[in-house]
Formats: sequence, C-alpha cells, structure tokens
Amino acid sequence: MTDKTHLVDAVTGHRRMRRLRKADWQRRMVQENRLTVDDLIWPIFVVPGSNILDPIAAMPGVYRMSVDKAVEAAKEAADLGIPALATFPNVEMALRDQTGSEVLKSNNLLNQVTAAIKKAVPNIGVITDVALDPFTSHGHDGILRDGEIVNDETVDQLVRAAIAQADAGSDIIAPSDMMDGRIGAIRRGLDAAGHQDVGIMSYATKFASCYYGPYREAISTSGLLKGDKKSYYIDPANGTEAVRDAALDVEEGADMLMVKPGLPYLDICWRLKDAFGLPVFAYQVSGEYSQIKAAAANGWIDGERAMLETLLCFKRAGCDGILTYFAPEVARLLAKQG
Ligand SMILES: NCC(=O)CCC(=O)O
Repeated sequence: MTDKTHLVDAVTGHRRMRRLRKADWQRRMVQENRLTVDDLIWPIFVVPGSNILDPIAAMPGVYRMSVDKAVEAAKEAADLGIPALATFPNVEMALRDQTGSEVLKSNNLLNQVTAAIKKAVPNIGVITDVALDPFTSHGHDGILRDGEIVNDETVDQLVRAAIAQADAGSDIIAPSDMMDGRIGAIRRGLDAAGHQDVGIMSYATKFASCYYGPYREAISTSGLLKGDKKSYYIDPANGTEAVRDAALDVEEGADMLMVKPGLPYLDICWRLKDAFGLPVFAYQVSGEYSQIKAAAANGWIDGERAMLETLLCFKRAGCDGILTYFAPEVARLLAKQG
C-alpha cells in the first residue's frame, strides 16, 4: 500500500480533475473565461494647455494629458480596438469653488476633451463622469453646506452637468457621486433635452475605500478634501446594502452598473450580475493599479501576469468589462499575442 495513486483512486473513483489540466491544448479547450480588448475601458486624465504629458508619480505609466494629447491617445486606443474611454479632468484651482459651478459650463475642460475626441475619433465611445469633486474647492462630490453634502440640490446640479456633457458629445453618462435619486433625475433630464440615446453607466456601488488615493493625486483633490466621503459612499462592510443601492439605480433607469473599487469587491460584481442581469463593469481603481506597479517595480511580483490575472478574474466574477489604467498596456499585449 505504498502506491499513493492507488489510494487516491480508491477514494475519487473515476473523477480526476487533472485530466483537464494536463496540457496547454487541453487547458485552452476548457478555459471558461477570456480577456479580450472589447472588455477594456481606458480612464484618462486631462489638463488644460497643449502638448502636455505630465506623469503621475503614484501611477507609473499614467499621464495627465492636454486635450491634443488626449485626442492622440483616443486614436491609439481606437487603433488598438479599445471600445471606450472614460475622461477625468484636472481642473485649474482658480476655477474650483464651493458648489463646483464650473461643471455647468459647456466649454469646461471635460466638455472640451469630449468634443475634441468625438470630432477626431468618432468611432470610440466617450464615457463622462458626473460628480462635482474635480470642480469643488473642497474635493467632495456634492455641494457642501454647513458641513453636510446636500443631496437634492447636488442632484439638480448633476442633471444640468449631464446635459452639458451629452451636448458636448458624451455617449455614456457615468454618475459617480452616490447621491440618492440621481439616476432617475439624470435620465429624465437627458430625455427632456433630446438625449434619449445617451446611456447611463451608474457607479451603482461605490465604496468608501482607501484605494482612490493615487486618483486624488491625479486630479489634485487630495490636498483639498476635508473629512471623508462616508456619508455618501458605501461602507466596505456592506454587501446587501450595495445590492439595494444598485436595485434603486436599475429601477431609476440605469443601463449599466459599475462596482468600484474592483478586486476587493468581486463578490459585489457577482451579486449584481446575478440579481439584475444588466451589464456590469468593475473599476480597477488607481490604488489597485499602483499596488501592482509598485510590487512589480520592486521585483516582488510579475507585473504583467498580475495585470492579466486580475483582469481575467473580473470576467470570472461576472463582469462585462473593466475600467482599468492598464487598458493600453494590456491591449498592446493582447494584440501581440494575436
Ligand atoms: N470617479 C472616478 C474615480 O473616483 C476613480 C477612482 C480611482 O481610480 O481611484
């Protein structure tokens, strides 16, 4: 009885899982999920000026780009087959105020870059974030009054911002502010303004996470933010509350749902897909990106493999796509692999 194989066989009978793992050709035959370029949405950062590619220290390989450079990036993304970009502005400090009023301007930085990309590269989708944080002097996503983020007044402002974004050519509005009732209000506002075909990708479950740190550096809000966002983002401890929040967005007319951050919240991706069947996207946020880049730079992890594995795992968790700063890097790699 020294033959271990015999002992194992006696227990498992005819079931041997390793038969399906024995060779590359066999593994490829049974692979359940695949990452393709169609799964990628590339978030980009935009700054005023021209010919600017400003590296973001905490996000190696990611740049703040002027509008002309963002247009070049959009062309590259379209050539690589990336379906859509998500744009985030780093607004001049002098234009930020208590209510984020710059968000309403038809020619603000965000609307400028949308119009420029849609003109030069009409076949790439542009997703625009609706929230006040890049535009407020306090870094909160809503209007701050007497220490409170006031919900309904913020929603009115967001509806007008969404219409201005759609007027500029945005294909998909992505409200990331977590105010109550904003999806329904934005849907009604867009429809009334003749933008029935502009979709809504709701940041349905945005958690009060530490992983947004590098993003706040990228859009220069980290030094401004007073307090935290726990009165409107979801507690990382709460899964059922997240599903209830997403249910409201579905009822109010969201076309697509997003989970943010990504990797620590794969259970939420799965629960939303299972509960609603709508397209679900994960946002692999800045801290997740930086974590992989930093470990790879130290030689502690294989960065390329970590990038591919994390993105594939979003697919396994039920996601239809991923917003990721890795998008151009992974698209180039996938193109090379054929
Ligand atoms: N509203 C967009 C974000 O908050 C992005 C967060 C990140 O990448 O950390």
